[in-house]
Amino acid sequence: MNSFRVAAQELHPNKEQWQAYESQGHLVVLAGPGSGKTKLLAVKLARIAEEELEPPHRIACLTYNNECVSEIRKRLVAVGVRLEERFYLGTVHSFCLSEIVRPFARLAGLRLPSPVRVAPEHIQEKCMQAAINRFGRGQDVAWFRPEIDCYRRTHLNRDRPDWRGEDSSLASIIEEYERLLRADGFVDFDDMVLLAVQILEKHHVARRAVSAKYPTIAVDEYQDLGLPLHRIVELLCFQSASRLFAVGDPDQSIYGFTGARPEMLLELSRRIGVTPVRLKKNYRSGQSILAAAEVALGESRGYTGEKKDVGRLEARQCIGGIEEQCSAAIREIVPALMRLHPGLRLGNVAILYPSKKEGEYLAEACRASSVPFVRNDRGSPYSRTRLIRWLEDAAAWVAGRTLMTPRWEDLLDRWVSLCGHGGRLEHQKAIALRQRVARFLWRNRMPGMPLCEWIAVLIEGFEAELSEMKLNAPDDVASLVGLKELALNGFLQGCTVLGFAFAGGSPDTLNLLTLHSSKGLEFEVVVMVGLDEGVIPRYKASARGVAEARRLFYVGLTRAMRHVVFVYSGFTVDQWGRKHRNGPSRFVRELLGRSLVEVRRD
Ligand SMILES: Nc1ncnc2c1ncn2[C@@H]1O[C@H](COP(=O)(O)OP(=O)(O)OP(=O)(O)O)[C@@H](O)[C@H]1O
Repeated sequence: MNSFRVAAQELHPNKEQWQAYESQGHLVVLAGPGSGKTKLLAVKLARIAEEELEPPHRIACLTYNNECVSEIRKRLVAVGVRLEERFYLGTVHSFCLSEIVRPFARLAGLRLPSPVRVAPEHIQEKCMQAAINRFGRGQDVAWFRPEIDCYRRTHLNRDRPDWRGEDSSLASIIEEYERLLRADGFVDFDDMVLLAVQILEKHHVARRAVSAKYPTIAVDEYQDLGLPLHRIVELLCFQSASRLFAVGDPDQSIYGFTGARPEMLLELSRRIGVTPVRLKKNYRSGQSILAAAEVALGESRGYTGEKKDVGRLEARQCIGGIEEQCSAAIREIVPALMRLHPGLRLGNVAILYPSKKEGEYLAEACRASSVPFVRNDRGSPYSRTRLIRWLEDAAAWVAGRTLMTPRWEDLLDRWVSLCGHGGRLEHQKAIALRQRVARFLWRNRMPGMPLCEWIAVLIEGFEAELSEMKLNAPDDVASLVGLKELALNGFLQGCTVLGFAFAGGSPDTLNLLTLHSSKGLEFEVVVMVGLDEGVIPRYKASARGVAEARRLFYVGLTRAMRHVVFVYSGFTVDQWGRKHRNGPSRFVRELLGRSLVEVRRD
């Protein structure tokens, strides 16, 4: 039997999951953490691919970032999908660039640089700083940029009076920024989506062509995707012929600062012609964790737990401050958890934290105690782009680690997809590329080979593809070059391919992640550090900021299956070294007040 049919049998006892699985037409699944949204998405898309799709039609499966793409990829591959044949799986940005902007920009009369190149981060910053200086308020890019980005993403129609009316100086800075970027021959990430909206709005031919190619458009984590994507969905699914399958949870909306609004998913679910499905069962967490999650959210959602396990929550105060919290997490808390849960492996433990600063302390503590770890935050020494994730998996294949070895076919497919930027390469070209990468992997199947040499051979063998990739995904290529440098002269000096095989995580590698990047994942045990008032929520946060911080705390807590440990100091220290004794985060205090958590002190 096809593996998706086996997985579908698991959905059968759950009435709502089954209804969604069997539904025809537009479908919006609204559901809480651990309710099986991603599982349902994978199984249903596998079914559509198998039973309904006629080549050359494809399914677009879009989501917010590369973390989520990687999670969905794993799930789809697990139910037997051959992705590259029938799917576009990627971020909304890459879909917009390769499937809408590139093919239709000329038809739409957009005057874009040719070829369309995506600006690397430093070029964006340079142009943004120049625009701010010209019209500006004297601010630094890092400080001002979130406000600019948010304005740009939430004012889609620049012909309307509110484009200038609401904040004319922001509008001028954005226009100047875009002019400078184009003059240098670039577009940026927001451009990809904004230009795609423009094209689809004004040109029904483009709408129809995209819909014809993608009769099904699936969107995961819809609540985080913002107004431009919402508009694209409206245009392709309600003003053209694509069928929508959206899943999300407004309670897990944690990217409000980028312009995302949880209301859009609710609005979508109420549209005529859309079947809304609410999933009520939680398959992930023990009962007490579920009860705490409801208190943390401050709303009763009526989710019922399917797990018999009670679950356990503890709070621990470390009076020495954030560095001590991080070192206690590694030296004491994690070892104690491993003793408490026989059979638990480090790969099933996650330490979650608010920002990269804590990631730094935790990584240091891991190194000091020789604990293997994988770190996912913006402060990681190299960024885990799609290309680097592929490299980690390729290294795992070379090293022959049975448990983590990715499927051979999937490895080849992903390389083709990376080189084809998610779109479909011409058949012969794709076959040739698969053969070349297969040859590269077999010829260099040497676990003891120095990582820098292995990367150098890859770069040399795929020079043309990588220089093409630079146009579309410059940060991917930069991450590869950066990694080679680290392997040559940096902290990965002397690292072999075998050593690197563990870099992406393994059953025996501790997971260090920001709360944001933990979204969509699950672990047996979760330790949350940095839970002090003033950090989460931030000092002087607005009402909206507090609500978003509450959802972030909720996301972290609901990653756990069996055991959660909250760690705090009860004070924070500001940049001038002053101590602020504001106690633990109000979200922890609320749980302590309801006696849902066992308390431990240093
Ligand atoms: N019908 C089912 N029977 C048994 N297990 C299920 C079922 N549906 C989902 N699960 C399991 O529940 C867990 C959570 O599922 P999944 O990750 O798909 O939830 P989710 O709704 O996407 O969660 P989140 O929003 O927190 O990311 C997974 O381990 C999954 O295998």
